[in-house]
Amino acid sequence: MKCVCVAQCRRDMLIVLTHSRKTRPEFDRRHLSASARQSSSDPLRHTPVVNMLISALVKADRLAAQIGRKYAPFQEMIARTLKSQTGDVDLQSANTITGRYKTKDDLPGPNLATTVYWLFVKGYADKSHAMQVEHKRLYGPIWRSRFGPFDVINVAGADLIAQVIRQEGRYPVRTDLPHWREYRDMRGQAYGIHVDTGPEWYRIRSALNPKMLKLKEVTAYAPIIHEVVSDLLQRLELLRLRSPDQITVSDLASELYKFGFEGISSILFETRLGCLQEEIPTDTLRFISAVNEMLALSETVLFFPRWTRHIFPFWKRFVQAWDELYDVARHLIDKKVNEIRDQVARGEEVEGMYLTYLLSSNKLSLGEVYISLTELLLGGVDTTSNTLSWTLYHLARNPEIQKRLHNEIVSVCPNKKVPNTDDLTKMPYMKAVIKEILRMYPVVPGNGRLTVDSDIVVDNYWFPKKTQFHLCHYAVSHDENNFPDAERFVPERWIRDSPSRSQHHPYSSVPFGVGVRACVGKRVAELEMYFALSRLMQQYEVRTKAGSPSIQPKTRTLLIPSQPIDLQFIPRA
Ligand code: HEM
Repeated sequence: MKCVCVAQCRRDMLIVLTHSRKTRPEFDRRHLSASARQSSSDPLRHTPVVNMLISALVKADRLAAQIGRKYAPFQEMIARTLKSQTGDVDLQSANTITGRYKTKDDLPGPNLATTVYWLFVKGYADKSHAMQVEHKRLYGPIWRSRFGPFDVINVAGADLIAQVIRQEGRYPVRTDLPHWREYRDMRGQAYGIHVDTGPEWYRIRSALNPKMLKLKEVTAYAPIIHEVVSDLLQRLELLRLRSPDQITVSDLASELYKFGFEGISSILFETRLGCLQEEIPTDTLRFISAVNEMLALSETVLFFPRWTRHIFPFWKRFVQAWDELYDVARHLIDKKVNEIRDQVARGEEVEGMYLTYLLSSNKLSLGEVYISLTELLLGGVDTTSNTLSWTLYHLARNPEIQKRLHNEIVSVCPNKKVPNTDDLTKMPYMKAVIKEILRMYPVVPGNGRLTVDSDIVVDNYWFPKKTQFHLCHYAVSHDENNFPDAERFVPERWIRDSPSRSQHHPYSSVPFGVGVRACVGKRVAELEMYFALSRLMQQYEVRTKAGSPSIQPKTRTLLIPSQPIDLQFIPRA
C-alpha cells in the first residue's frame, strides 16, 4: 500500500516478507545473518542520488506552496495536474457531490516537506511504526499524508479500521504492484496472488486456501515441522557449546530466519533445503540471496520513475533477482512433477503435502503453481522467525512468565514428550504469549487497502474509488485505551478470567489481518511457532546476559529487532 513515505509505503504494502538490504554479486554466508541484513546499506537512505532527489522534491514542494500563495489560480492548475496523475476522480470538493460528508481535503496531515523532515531529520525513516503513534497524537485517528505522487489516508483507530475493512468489497486490494506486474508481463508469467485482482485473485486464493487455512489439513504438516524444529534445536545446541561461555547463542534472529526458510519451504516444496546445516547447499544460498535481493530492490524500483531504468541499475537487478528466484522455485517444482509422473506411471498412490496437493488439484496452471509457491514462500520466511525472536527475547527478560509457560508445557507434555496438535489445544498460556508478542510487534505494522469497486465513507469522510488507505495496526495495538500499560509484555491480557484480561476492540490487534484477504499462512505460522516454542522451552531456559541492552524494533518491510539478539540457553534437566 501507499503511505506516508515511499520507503515505508512500499514496504508495508508488499506484505512480503524478508529484507536483506545489501546487494552483492556473490552471495556469502553473511546474507544469512539477520544483523548483516539489518545493518547493511539501504539504497533509499544512503545514495547521494536519492538525497538529491529528495531535496529537489522538498524544494519543489516549497516553491509550489510559495507560488500557490501568490498565484492561487496557478496553484489550482498544479493541483489539477497532480490530482489527475494520482487518479483522483473529481476535482470538486465531494461536499458538493455528497452534500453531507467531509472529504480528504478536509483531513489534517503532513505534506511532502513535513514528511521528509520527519523521516530524514527527525530520524523516523526506519521507525515508521513509531511515526504512526506520533502522527496519531498530532493529527487524531485519521489523517492524510502526501509524498510526491503518493496520497494516502492513514487510519489509526480500531473502529475506523473496522469501517474500512467492512467496505473492502468482495475482492479486496492491498495496493497496486505495477513493477511486479511489469516483470511478469515481460516474462510472460502468471500474475499470482499479490498481483492479480478481482475474480482472478479470488480464483487463485480459493485454490491456495484449503490446505493452508483449515486446521485439520494443516495438522498433516506436523511431522515435517517437528523434523525442522529438531534441526533447529541441534543447531542451537551446537552454537551454544561453541560459544566462549558455552551458553550464549549470538544473533538468534539469524538462526531463526534459517528455521523460517527451511520450515516453510519444506511444506511448500516438499524438499529439505538444508538451511540449518553447517554447510548450506549452494542452490539454497542462491535461493535465499534471490529472495532478499528481490525484496530489497522492490522498494527501490518503485521509488524511481520508469524513465530512469536505463540510468540506474536497480530495475536490471530486480529483474535478475526475480529470474533467479523463479528459476530455483521452478526447478524444485519440476523435480516434484517428474517424481509424481513416475509414481503414477508405476501405478503407485501419490502422497505428499502442499505441492502435491496443488499439482493434483488441477485448479491452477503449472505457471500459477510456480508463482503461488514463490509468493507463499515470500510470505512465510521472515514473519514466523521475527515473532519467535521477540518471544524468546521477552521470555528471557521475564523469568516469571517463562516459568508459567514452562509449567504449562510440562503439565501437558511431561518428560519432554514431543507435543502434537491435540496437546497444543491444552496450552492457552503459550497461545497468549504469542498473541501478546504479535500485539506488541505486529510483524506487518501497517497494512493497506486500495478501494477499487466503490466510494466509501469512513468517520464521516467521503473517499472516492482508488483511495489508498494505510491501516496503522501498530498504533492501534499500542493504544492505552485498548491495552492499558501497552508497552508491557502481559500475556495474561489474553487469558479468560484473568484480572489482567483486556477489554479491547476486536480490530485492535489483528496481526494476520481480517477478512477474505487475511494472511493465508496463519495456521501454518501458528503451528510452526507453537511447536518451536514449546520444544525450545522443554530443552532450555533462556536468559539475557547481564547488562544486555533493551532492544527496540525498527521497520524494514517488517517490524524487526534493531540489534542482534544474543541469549543464553541453559539446558533443563
Ligand atoms: C507470524 C506470522 C505471520 C504474520 C503475522 C503474517 C501477517 C500477514 C498479514 C498482516 C497479511 C496481510 C493481510 C491483509 O491484507 O489483510 C499477510 C498476507 C499474506 N501472508 Fe502472512 N503472515 C505470517 C505468516 C505467513 C506465512 C507462514 C505464510 C506462508 C505460508 C504467509 C503468506 C502470506 C500471503 C501469501 C499473504 C497474501 C495473501 C493475499 O494477498 O491473499 N504469511 N500476512
